[in-house]
Amino acid sequence: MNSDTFIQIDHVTFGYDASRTILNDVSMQFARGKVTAILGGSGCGKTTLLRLIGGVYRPQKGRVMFDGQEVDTRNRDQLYAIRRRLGMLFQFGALFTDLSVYENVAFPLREHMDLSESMIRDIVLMKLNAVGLRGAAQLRIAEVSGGMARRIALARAVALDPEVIMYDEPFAGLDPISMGVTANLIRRLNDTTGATSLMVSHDVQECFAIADYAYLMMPGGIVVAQGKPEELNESTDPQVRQFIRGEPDGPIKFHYPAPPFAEALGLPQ
Ligand SMILES: Nc1ncnc2c1ncn2[C@@H]1O[C@H](COP(=O)(O)OP(=O)(O)OP(=O)(O)O)[C@@H](O)[C@H]1O
Repeated sequence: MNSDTFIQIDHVTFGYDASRTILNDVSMQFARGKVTAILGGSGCGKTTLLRLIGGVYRPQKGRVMFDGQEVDTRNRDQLYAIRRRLGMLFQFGALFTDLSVYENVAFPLREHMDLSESMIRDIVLMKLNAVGLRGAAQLRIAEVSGGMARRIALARAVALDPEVIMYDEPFAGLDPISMGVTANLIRRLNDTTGATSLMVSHDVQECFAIADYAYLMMPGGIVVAQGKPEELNESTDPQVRQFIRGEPDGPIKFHYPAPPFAEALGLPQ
């Protein structure tokens, strides 16, 4: 393993049950201090991969290495220590709607640390300042826009200064301006904190604008391409080109495998 590798996925095969393989011999490396994107269409196992890194599930084959240690789902102390080093931005933010912006960011600090109110206040305002929302601290979550909510979730994800930040679909449901703002923030937070960032997404261009490296996954949980964004942009592989350009026609099929329509309708064929 390269010493610059913070997280390594080493020939991982995983299924939630024996009937279906979700990840199929997946190998990836996430470099320290870099932003890596995991791209792929819906259902190809991207979120599952994040769950394996967080030790929620164990691979049936292969292993997940976190800073040189194999993630062992049976070792509770190790898992707690790893999760303490991980910040996670969930799909759609998952903020506490009954708490203020300030209290949402303060929440992990109150849960995991024993800090005075004035320390909490300093950290919360610093994190909110980093996402440009210090002035919104006292608003209720119901009063903020979708783009602001994502930034608040980002401030909360970095409240404990994690070494690794995992973003699950950070651009989902955002308008183009909020997408750009969020992308720049992810890059900036990565660079100012020195964290290692992983983003799972199907928004190719947003990811390419800020990622140092990207993996492309396809249905069946396989990695079909990897490289720097500029390398992937120049790929001549038809699957890669179709995904990157969002073209409807190509080797990636729109339809989930099904018998002929006529047969399903009971029509003569
Ligand atoms: N807890 C679970 N139990 C059983 N099957 C699951 C579970 N979670 C996800 N799956 C299945 O695993 C497959 C991969 O899901 P996953 O969420 O990892 O994909 P994804 O690439 O993140 O997709 P999306 O972008 O739509 O979230 C899907 O077919 C999903 O139905």
